[in-house]
Amino acid sequence: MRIVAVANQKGGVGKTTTSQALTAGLADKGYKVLGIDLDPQGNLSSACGSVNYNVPTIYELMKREVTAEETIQHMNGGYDIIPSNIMLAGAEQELSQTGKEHRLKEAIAAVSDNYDYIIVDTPPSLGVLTVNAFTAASDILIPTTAGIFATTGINQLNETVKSVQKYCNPNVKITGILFTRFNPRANISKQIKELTEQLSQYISAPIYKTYIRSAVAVEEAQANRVDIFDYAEKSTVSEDYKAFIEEFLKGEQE
Ligand SMILES: Nc1ncnc2c1ncn2[C@@H]1O[C@H](COP(=O)(O)OP(=O)(O)OP(=O)(O)O)[C@@H](O)[C@H]1O
Repeated sequence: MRIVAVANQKGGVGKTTTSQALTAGLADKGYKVLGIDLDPQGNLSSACGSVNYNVPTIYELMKREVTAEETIQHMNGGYDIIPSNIMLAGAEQELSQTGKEHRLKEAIAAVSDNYDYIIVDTPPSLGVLTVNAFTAASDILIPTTAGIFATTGINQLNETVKSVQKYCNPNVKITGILFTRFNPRANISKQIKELTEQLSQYISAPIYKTYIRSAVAVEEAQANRVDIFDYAEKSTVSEDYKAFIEEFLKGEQE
């Protein structure tokens, strides 16, 4: 069983899109998958379609008001989801007691053996929610776009990972960096080379060979509340995410 935290404190780099593709794509391959929306914005929950918001969410679970079973919802795509709640935005203040970093890990302990993969979508910050995801995780997957602003932040992200390894979870590791939202008309190999060089100044982590191209199908799929494979199986983005999942499963990243 692997618990994968999809993280980058920069917004809009494809965390939710990657979390959903990984959750749906691994389920399509027959794995038992749970997606956890740990982002108060709730984009993963809404992108998954038929989520019921009248039942307890990750917020009540993090506050120890309910059990994990009470928050899990079965989706049409053959995977499970624990949806988010905007109330989670107050978690930073509300989870102030000792051990607050371990809330998610404790909360899902009773159900984690029911799954092959648990995918955690995190908010665009390095606050208590992301630290909870890192504390529960076996793997951290970092999606990033091109551009110096995207790469400089990775240094800070790396420092947070090191701190979690030291104080909360010695076993967690950065499983890889995934380049997303590439303009398919640009010279991609040149961009990849530049991005890899920029990143190497800040972090020594594996980089996936597969990169995800940009395509309107992503926003259309999210607006239609279906995953990218169901919305446009033959699109470039579906192909890219399928190739990424193969690479992820083989653990062949460099
Ligand atoms: N490969 C892609 N091609 C085109 N659009 C994309 C792609 N990946 C993501 N997007 C779009 O970019 C926006 C941001 O993506 P996403 O929500 O996945 O990022 P995020 O890192 O989770 O954002 P946030 O930090 O706000 O949670 C969304 O509107 C999404 O539809």
